[in-house]
Amino acid sequence: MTDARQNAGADDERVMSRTHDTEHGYAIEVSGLTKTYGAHTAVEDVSFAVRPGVITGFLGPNGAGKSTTMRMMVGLTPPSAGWCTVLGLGYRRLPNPGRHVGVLLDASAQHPGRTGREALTLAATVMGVDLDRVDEILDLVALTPAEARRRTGTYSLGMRQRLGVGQALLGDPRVLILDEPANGLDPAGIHWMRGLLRGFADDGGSVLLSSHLLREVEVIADELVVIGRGRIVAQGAKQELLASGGTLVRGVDDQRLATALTDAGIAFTSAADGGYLTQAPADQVAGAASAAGVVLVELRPAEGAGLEDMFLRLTADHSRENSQERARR
Ligand SMILES: Nc1ncnc2c1ncn2[C@@H]1O[C@H](COP(=O)(O)OP(=O)(O)OP(=O)(O)O)[C@@H](O)[C@H]1O
Repeated sequence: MTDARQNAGADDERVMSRTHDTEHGYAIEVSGLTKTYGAHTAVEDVSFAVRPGVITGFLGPNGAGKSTTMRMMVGLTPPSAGWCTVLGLGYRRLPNPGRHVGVLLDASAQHPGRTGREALTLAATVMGVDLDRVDEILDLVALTPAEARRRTGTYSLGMRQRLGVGQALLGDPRVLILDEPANGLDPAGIHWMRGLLRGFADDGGSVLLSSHLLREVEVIADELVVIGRGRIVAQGAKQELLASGGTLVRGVDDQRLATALTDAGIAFTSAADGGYLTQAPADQVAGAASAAGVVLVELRPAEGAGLEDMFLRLTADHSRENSQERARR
């Protein structure tokens, strides 16, 4: 073995031993990451951590800054400020990074002329992974032998995602960083992905995955980091974020209900599916409606409606319709 490879092996062992004993036990630490493009700030002061054994969803509408953050995390985009460590080291300092961190940033970035099998074989060779692993991975990501012989240029988006996830898993890493991995997958594919990532996390692995769909991450993630306009707007355990929704109330006549709430001094916002969201307790809301003679058809804990409401507002800020509206003004 050459000295360089021996050193890389020693480095590998150092990184492996750090998997479980980084100072705070985090697999990924992001601190103050910021990226400006000229006058535009794409990502501003983003900080969060990803723990082993946990799937962390990185959620935000289109253009919120998810991909830019992930590209900075893996050294593809230089940050304007801040830092990120994976297993206690900057990504670029990881020896043979694919053996420690599986990354999928753009499933369409495959060479279209290579077959799926060739893409995996090449990646395995570069990483020094036993070529038997290629068949294991093809099996794991459910690409059939016939599909593996096809050029990736003919693949559907869902097949490219499966291949990309396979590439990320090829080096048997402890950490996964996946940008919109469920994009293009059908419901069965999403179900498969959920099982795969859950098994990975249950074995002690750490997963950071991004999505612009609340429902998608809600079923997969244990913890959420929510980003809007380049800034973190919420983060924590999914159950806690979903539970912190306040009270949802709906009247036979929502207009009269709104007047009753206002008269009682109760602050509220419109809920996504009709009715209103408020932080006031249910008995206070019921009292205000009753005093005004307003008949209620629904009064219950909002259960995630707060998160959904916040996310819809973030999404609305970024929506194409809104941009067109702003452009017309
Ligand atoms: N190379 C670049 N030059 C200038 N602006 C950029 C560049 N890359 C990204 N941006 C801008 O940074 C912002 C964040 O983009 P980013 O792709 O990180 O968002 P995202 O949350 O990943 O969105 P999506 O869900 O659509 O992939 C956007 O306003 C985008 O236009």
